[in-house]
Amino acid sequence: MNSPYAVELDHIHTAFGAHRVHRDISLHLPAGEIVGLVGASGSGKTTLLREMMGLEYPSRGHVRVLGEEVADTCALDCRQRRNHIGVLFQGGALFSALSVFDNIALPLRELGIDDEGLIGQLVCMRLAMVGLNAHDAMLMPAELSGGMVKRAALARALILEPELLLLDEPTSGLDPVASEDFVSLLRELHHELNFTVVMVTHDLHILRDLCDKIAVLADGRLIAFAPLIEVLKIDHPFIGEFFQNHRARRVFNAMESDHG
Ligand SMILES: Nc1ncnc2c1ncn2[C@@H]1O[C@H](COP(=O)(O)OP(=O)(O)OP(=O)(O)O)[C@@H](O)[C@H]1O
Repeated sequence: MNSPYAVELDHIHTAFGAHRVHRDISLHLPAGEIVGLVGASGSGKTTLLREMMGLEYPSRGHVRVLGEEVADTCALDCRQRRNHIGVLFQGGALFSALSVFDNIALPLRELGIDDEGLIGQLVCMRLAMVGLNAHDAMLMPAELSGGMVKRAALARALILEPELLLLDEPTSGLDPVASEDFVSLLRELHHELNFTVVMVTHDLHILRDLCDKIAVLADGRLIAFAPLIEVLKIDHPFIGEFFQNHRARRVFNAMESDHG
């Protein structure tokens, strides 16, 4: 990649029929950072992630991912680019008919790799990275706890060593302990592998503890893109509602006093 930015969005407008979701969004995400994407329900967060993956196209504007224009590439380039993007969407989205092992191995097999010894080695490495063992690998998704589903889905998202990881509500449905474990795991893996992360999340602890910057969508526009401490100072009704309610104040107070 020859750009300092993992994702570049320039003047994105997205409409579904008469429904305008994005109105002139420009956002450049530096490579190697963890960015949290926040906004009210229906503000177009998931659609923005889908546009980064090339699964959806904006009505106007440019999306560049890992230095390449998304709309301009042919199907083959698009598939090649997707090999550099790891994705973990809500619910983990493991294939229920495949074991954990086969779910994690799937992107390798889809690439045409048929050396089962190599596949076994790569899957075992990723299993160990996310804290799962050989016994877990033989289980079916229905036999896993919520935290294990997320770990298995993360292992699959990382199997091709992506430069960019897109996560949609990665801790939704997890209890606080499993959620904290998942956040620690993500922090360690990010430190080790240095990928860029774009993550839709409402989880205040993730925003506080993990994200380098927060991008906030409201009224179809990007109203903030800054470290959390700066976002908290912005005077906007959505920021007031989301970041300055009782619960949020308890989570963020310690941080604000640390920064004076
Ligand atoms: N393929 C589609 N066709 C029509 N409308 C769509 C389509 N995809 C998304 N939308 C609409 O676009 C808007 C934004 O959807 P999106 O899922 O991106 O929002 P979101 O911010 O991720 O919401 P949530 O936090 O509830 O998941 C919603 O009103 C949704 O109904």
